[in-house]
Amino acid sequence: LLLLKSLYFPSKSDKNLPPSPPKLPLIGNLHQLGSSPHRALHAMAQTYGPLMLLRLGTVPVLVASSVDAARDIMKTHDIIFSNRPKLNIPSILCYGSKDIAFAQYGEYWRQVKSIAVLHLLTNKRVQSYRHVREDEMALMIEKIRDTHKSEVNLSELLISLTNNVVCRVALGRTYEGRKFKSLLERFLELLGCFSVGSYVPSLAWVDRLTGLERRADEIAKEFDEFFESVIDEHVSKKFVGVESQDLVDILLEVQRDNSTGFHIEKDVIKAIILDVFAAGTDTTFTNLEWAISELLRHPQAMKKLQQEAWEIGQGRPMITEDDLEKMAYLKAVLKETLRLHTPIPLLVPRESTQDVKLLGYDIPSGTQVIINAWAIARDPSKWEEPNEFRPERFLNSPIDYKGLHFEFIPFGGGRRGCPAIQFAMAINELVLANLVYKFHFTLVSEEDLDMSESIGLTVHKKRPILVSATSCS
Ligand code: HEM
Repeated sequence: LLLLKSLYFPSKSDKNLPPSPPKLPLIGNLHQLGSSPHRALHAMAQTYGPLMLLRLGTVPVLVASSVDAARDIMKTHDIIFSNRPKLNIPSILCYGSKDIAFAQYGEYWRQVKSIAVLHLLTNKRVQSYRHVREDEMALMIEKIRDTHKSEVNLSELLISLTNNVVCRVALGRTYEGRKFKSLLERFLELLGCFSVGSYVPSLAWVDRLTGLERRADEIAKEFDEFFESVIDEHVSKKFVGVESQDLVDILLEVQRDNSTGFHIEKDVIKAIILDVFAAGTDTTFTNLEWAISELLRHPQAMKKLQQEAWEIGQGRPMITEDDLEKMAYLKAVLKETLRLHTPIPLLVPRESTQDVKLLGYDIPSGTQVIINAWAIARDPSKWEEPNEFRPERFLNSPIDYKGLHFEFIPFGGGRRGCPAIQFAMAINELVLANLVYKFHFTLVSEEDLDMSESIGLTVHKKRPILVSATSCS
């Protein structure tokens, strides 16, 4: 009866709420999300429109799927939508949400975000790690050469490169052992896991029963012990010159100087560094993996990019970061990839802190908000042939990913937008430019490249890219 009632007699409200698909008792619309929520929500938006009000378990969730809705949330009413919902697993994993990405909006978040923006991720700082990126790129080229045309697992090499760059920048050296790799993998997998307790508090015991909470506790403990030893090592180091400081050195310096007027406890340092790994490794590698996959499927685009690289490289051993500014097609390829394969398709959820009107609808305070950036980037009213891979659309176009063009928001926007766009794209541009400059890749299997997507917060390729590589003479 409850089922029939909720299907056919939805409760009336005097508020003008956005349209809602029928829901089931207890779980609401959870069952409709499937294994690919960005695609399922996109399909639902075709029926219910650019603003839908879902109920995931007991939580009201607003789903925005149009440019106007995204602009209203991230620009017009940015402050109202700058909170993050409290989610059980990120809270266990990230020191009770003391990191930047999951912290509640307020003074604490303002302080930690400004530490990241003013000390860790400035243009100057990103530039200072140029040698790390170039070193790791040279190493990757060597590894591919060493395979002597036999099968190369490009996905694995790209993961290893991004992890190494982030490790060296954040911690001062690489941790290539299986233990660290597995810890990071388990951490990222868990971060994208669905926790029943976050959406149906009365069923929180399910997360304990399935072992989800226990796994989160274990990983949090393992990371904590790891960071504890990394920080101890850094504290006992002799003087470090500004030019060779890693992110932990900088955070310890900010802590010592107390120049921000905000006391940074050790857990805060650990939580910020954890964010750099959580937000910075998977996302960055994902963009590269999809870019190469699309180029393998579009030989004309590959040829054009290689021509550009060869003209700029002029036979020198490597494309350097000074060359990248001139590589317009390279930038267009990466943008087009971010559009078609938005690494975090639903961005990071937000929460409203006041009643507000959005596109004429009433949105109550405390509503969780999902922005379907993936759907917006394929909106046929904004993009010509939206499902086609056509990097040319970004040549001579002002559209950029910095959060001002709401049809293209792979890094989000507004106050909660990603603070590390430059950090990520510095890696991706250098890596893609050099891969196509140095090698011809061909698929190992005759079949078309499998483009299926993985499940999780960051959506990467389900299967790795296997190619054979020959050096371009
Ligand atoms: C291609 C690579 C990347 C993509 C696509 C990406 C995407 C995003 C997105 C969608 C958000 C949420 C934005 C919003 O809510 O509006 C975000 C937030 C964040 N990203 Fe990135 N990111 C990338 C790389 C990085 C890297 C390399 C780092 C660190 C070094 C990083 C650190 C963060 C942090 C700390 C936040 C939280 C900001 C806040 O809540 O105030 N990201 N990122």
